[in-house]
Amino acid sequence: MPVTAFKTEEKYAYQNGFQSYHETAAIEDALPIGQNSPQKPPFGLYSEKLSGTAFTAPRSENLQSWLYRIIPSAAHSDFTPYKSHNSQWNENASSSLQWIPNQLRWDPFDLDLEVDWVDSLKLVAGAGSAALKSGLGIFIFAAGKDMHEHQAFYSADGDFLIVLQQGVLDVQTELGWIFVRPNEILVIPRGIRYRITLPEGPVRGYVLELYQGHFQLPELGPIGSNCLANSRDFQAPVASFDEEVDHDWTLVAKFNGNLFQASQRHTPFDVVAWHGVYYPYKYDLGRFNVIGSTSFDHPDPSIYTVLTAPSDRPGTAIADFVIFPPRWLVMEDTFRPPWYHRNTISEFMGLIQGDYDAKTGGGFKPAGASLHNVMSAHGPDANTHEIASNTDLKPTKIGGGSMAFMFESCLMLGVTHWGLLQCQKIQKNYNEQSWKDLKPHFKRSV
Ligand SMILES: O=C(O)Cc1cc(O)ccc1O
Ligand SMILES: [Fe+2]
Repeated sequence: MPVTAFKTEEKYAYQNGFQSYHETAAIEDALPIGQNSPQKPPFGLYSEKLSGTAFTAPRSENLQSWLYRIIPSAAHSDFTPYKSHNSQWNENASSSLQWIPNQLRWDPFDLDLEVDWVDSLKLVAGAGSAALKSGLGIFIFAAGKDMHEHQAFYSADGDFLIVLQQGVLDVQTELGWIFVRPNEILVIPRGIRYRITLPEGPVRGYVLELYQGHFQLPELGPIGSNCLANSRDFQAPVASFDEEVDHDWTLVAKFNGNLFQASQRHTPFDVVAWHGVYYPYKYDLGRFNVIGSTSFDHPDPSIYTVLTAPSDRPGTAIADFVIFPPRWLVMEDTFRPPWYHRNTISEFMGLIQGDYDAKTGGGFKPAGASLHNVMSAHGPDANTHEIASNTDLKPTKIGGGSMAFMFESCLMLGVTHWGLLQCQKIQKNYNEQSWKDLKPHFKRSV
């Protein structure tokens, strides 16, 4: 595939395409031509390879990038346990999980003005093990402070899919800058170092950390070659580097659920040029092209899948990221909201803004969450059932200004002590409030 090196002085320029091969150089001619590791790379840079898959992963799955930087990443001190303000860390997350079949719902998580990105992350639920590279973790974040001017963070545990609920994120990554606005998501693959500042104040949202594999676009099957999230709407940064050399930096690493820190006397943001397919990217959820039923019945929510991380079983995901954007409902003779159901897949939901059509009785609020675990029965609350089974079925636009989302997993999700107790957001009466008032309408004779 022919590629053109991208050169720009602009901080926020992007290259478009999902897992496209990108080349970018902040200084013209900084990329070696025709080879990856010349004896002397251009401008006295070092070549460094960043592998997101095994060297021998099939070509179709192989994700790696070549970085041309001022000092190799290896030049840092030994790691020691991270000195955090947040006692959540330095306890192995997966060991604190509890598995319970209750339907769970959380009130909006509080903003926290006192902490930065690193200290804001709270594991709420998860499955599997980062050490075994299997499963996922779900975090809530709420931060009010910039990361320290000379601090960078990376996770060795997995890819971060960041769903911003409030505020904006200014993210300096090794591979360039990304500015994340409301209703956008950001994916930062395993290992990539970054620093987050908050130019417009407090931020809040959700993170899915994928311990195994990487996100892909879902297959489109009979839908054809377009729709849902289109490849060209995924945006990767262009190379951008800081030249400052002689300063102490702290590098914070998340490694099997624990945080560590190391020091180095050079900036981690010194990548002058890079090429490859392993890079951070953002996507505006407003660009999702929604497909739906134009005849009758409520289709499976898989038609709203933005990204999927497959397991070894075809069609079964370790994690799906699914959204519920504003859309027209036109189905005839149909109970239009989601059906009542029990699912072998676990469903963690969040709300970025607005309302969610299955829960009109209140209680599912922006910045809140719910968890319907494997086979935990759920569906529209009594209020929604009452309205939807009696309403006049004219074409209706739902969700104007709304965006709910779901992290689905084939794995059973455990909930952390923080999620169940410490956050103090679990609604005591979720089950009763939603389904206790469902009345029998059964009549043997009509
Ligand atoms: O439970 C939920 O609210 C999520 C959901 C939505 C939908 O349209 C169909 C199934 C489903 O699990
Ligand atoms: Fe569901």
